[in-house]
Amino acid sequence: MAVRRSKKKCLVIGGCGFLGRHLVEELLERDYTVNVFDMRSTFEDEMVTFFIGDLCKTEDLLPAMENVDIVFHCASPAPSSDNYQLFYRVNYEGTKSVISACKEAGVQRLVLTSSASVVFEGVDIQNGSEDLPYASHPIDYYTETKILQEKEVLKSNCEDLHTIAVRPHGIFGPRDPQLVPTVVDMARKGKSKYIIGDGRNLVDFTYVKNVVHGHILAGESLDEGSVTCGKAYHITNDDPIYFWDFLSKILIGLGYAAPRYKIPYTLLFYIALVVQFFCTLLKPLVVIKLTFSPMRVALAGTHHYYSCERAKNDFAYKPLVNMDKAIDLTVQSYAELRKKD
Ligand SMILES: NC(=O)C1=CN([C@@H]2O[C@H](COP(=O)(O)OP(=O)(O)OC[C@H]3O[C@@H](n4cnc5c(N)ncnc54)[C@H](O)[C@@H]3O)[C@@H](O)[C@H]2O)C=CC1
Ligand SMILES: CC(C)CCC[C@@H](C)[C@H]1CC[C@H]2C3=C(CC[C@]12C)[C@@]1(C)CCC(=O)C[C@@H]1CC3
Repeated sequence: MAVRRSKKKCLVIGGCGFLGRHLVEELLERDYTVNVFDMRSTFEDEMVTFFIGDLCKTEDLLPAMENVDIVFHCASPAPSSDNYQLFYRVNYEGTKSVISACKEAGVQRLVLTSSASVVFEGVDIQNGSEDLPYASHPIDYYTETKILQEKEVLKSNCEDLHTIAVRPHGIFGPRDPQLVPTVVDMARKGKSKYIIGDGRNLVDFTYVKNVVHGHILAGESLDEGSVTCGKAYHITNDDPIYFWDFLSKILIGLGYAAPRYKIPYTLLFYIALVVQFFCTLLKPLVVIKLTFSPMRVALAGTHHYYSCERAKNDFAYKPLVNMDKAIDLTVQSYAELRKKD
């Protein structure tokens, strides 16, 4: 008689990262058995089996996929990196390795962490649905390879492997290495006094626990014949907020002054483009990390918020933590970044 496993087993690729680790914690809470695959190790947990390797190598991935029911693929190089080769290798070629490894290991469900930015071209998006076309001029290499990656995962959906892409936007929460630390760094350097544009652009910022909840529901939805197979889903807080109100709440919560002085969006965007051009010319001599990259200026000065109706309808998604509570929990978790008197 075949032995029936009672607990579902999953693999989190990128499970040592910000989102991945929150996902691991929630999967354990919900009684899943969890494997983690990452190229680095950032925490220990006796309930988790860790595999260290490079996701671009199928042979590294296979041992981690043994008897796995659901693979969550949430690994990527940091969006702030400017290295096209790295993005292409990891996000595109690496994702193809993940797909072949899933097929070889007999995994039936694959959930990709994509990004709502795959449709963003630097111009306003208001309540955008998943039917918007992919950006024909993506704003950076990161986004360009997230598009290639998502297309590959969705087209590989078949009878043996059910796939889905979750598109979060602006993830924040405890242990995020990107959003809050960057904003505080700017404040400490005196660069957070300015508002780009009129300050009335609405944006989705999504609390990490809501993103995790969306991923788990997406994975659970992938039954044979489910409408969700081969589709992309926005996962947001379902509560767009003025970009500059969000940043101000984080800054004030941590004891810093809120931005006050308005700079015209278009002016700053073109300045950022020119500065980026000169940085590219100087790259062989010196590497300069831009605070106001054209991508960040575009994200800070335009509307970009998305509808999550499809996720609500198809797998009963609803955010678990509201915006005020999410900001509060985030601010409390960054005691070390609080302004010292
Ligand atoms: N942070 C955000 O606001 C958003 C993130 N996303 C997506 O969410 C996912 C997770 O992002 P974060 O947790 O913020 O990033 P993170 O940088 O904290 O985690 C990514 C993890 O991937 C691992 N990794 C990278 N290359 C690897 C390789 N070749 N082999 C094995 N592991 C590798 C890293 O070691 C890291 O632990 C990414 O796919 C990202 O594109 C999507 C929308 C918004
Ligand atoms: C120039 C400053 C005013 C902006 C500082 C805040 C930024 C660090 C963040 C604001 C929106 C964020 C964001 C991302 C990264 C961090 C921000 C630019 C992503 C690019 C991360 C990866 C994605 O898939 C999309 C995100 C959109 C929002």
